[in-house]
Amino acid sequence: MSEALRSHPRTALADRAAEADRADPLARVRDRFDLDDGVTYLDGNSLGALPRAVPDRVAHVIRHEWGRLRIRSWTESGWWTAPERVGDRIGPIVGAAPGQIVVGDSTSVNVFRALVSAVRLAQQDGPGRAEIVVDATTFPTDGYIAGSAARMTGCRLRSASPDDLAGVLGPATAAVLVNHVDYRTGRLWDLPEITGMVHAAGARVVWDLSHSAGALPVGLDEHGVDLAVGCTYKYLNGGPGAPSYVYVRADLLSRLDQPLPGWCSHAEPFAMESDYRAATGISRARAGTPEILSLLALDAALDVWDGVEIAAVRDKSLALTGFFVDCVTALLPSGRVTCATPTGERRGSQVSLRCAGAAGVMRRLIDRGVVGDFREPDILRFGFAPLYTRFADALHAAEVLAEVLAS
Ligand SMILES: Cc1ncc(COP(=O)(O)O)c(C=O)c1O
Ligand SMILES: Nc1c(O)cccc1C(=O)C[C@H](N)C(=O)O
Repeated sequence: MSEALRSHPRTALADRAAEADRADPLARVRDRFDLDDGVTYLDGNSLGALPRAVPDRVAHVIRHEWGRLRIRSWTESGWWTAPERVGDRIGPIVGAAPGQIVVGDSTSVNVFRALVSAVRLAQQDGPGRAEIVVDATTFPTDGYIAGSAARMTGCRLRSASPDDLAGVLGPATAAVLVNHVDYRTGRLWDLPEITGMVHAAGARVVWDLSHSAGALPVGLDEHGVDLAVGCTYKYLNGGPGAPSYVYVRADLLSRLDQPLPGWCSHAEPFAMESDYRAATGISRARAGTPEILSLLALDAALDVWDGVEIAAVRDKSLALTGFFVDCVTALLPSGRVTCATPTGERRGSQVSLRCAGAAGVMRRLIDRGVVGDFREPDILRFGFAPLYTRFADALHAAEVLAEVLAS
């Protein structure tokens, strides 16, 4: 933390925030969300804010589509094909052409589906593939599920930091599961490079995009990713428990042998055949009846992306997180926090500060209307959802944090 920054007067930071908010090309998008000005919400990386279009859309689905049309809605309201249709709306946000993303089930279930599918693909490719490698710092659900997927497929489970993959990958590797952005530190892993390394070892890669989709460009097609999953309640604002999605690269679809082949993934679900025949296309990654209410809430939430380019979102995200770090540097009592998030391009859209007594500090911040979250063991986590967070919010959060630490 440089002395030059530490000596910035508060007014200079306020001027910077005001100028950045004035010049922000995404400023108008904030109006698409239902936000209260008394709260500085920096937890959109855990639960995204409510888009204004959602309540009326959900009310219409309940009152009209369910209430009046009832079962006719499966066809007349497009319920049956909503998982693929909403998947295609997520496509441009993560760089996937249509027909490769389907929405349904939780992220945990899709991690299982994608990882077992990846192992089976690798084993179809050739013999000797008997290891799953999982990101050592992964969000716990991915690690737990990788353990079970390994037992089920007869693989060994290895855990490695994405930094150390070069020393771990080899002819025995079947599949590698990596989080694009680390939920705790906010570190962004190099998706093109890691995907290339996994492919060079003859294995398949599964990316968990939960903390990157909607915050930065992912480029799934461009970088030749095999499979990916992600949740939709963070930067995609789908709401609590909104269904997750799975991406399967188009050229792999005809070989996809997923472990949950329910009737909705059958070639002809309503033929009700006793033998399984997989659907062609991404419908093959479905399982059972879609979660229509939450799926259509997500559909409405995705309207906030109209006219928004993900590159502009990334530019604002980097500017916001960089500005917050500058504010923290200038305003906080010296030595009270250290930044666990890498600088610049190597970060996602959050800033994590290590701080003694972090749990209590976060409780006091929330009492004062600055909502971030605490993650074990000592992390204050602040998420900057670029569609609705202002530079003034970043400054205010740092000011309140400075007051809390001084008190
Ligand atoms: C990287 C990652 N994967 C998965 C999940 C969650 O999975 P699920 O939606 O099944 O709770 C989270 C957070 O909730 C996460 O951060
Ligand atoms: N997914 C969550 C949930 O359903 C309830 C409460 C919190 C969460 C989370 O944000 C967990 C998470 N993915 C994290 O980044 O810490």
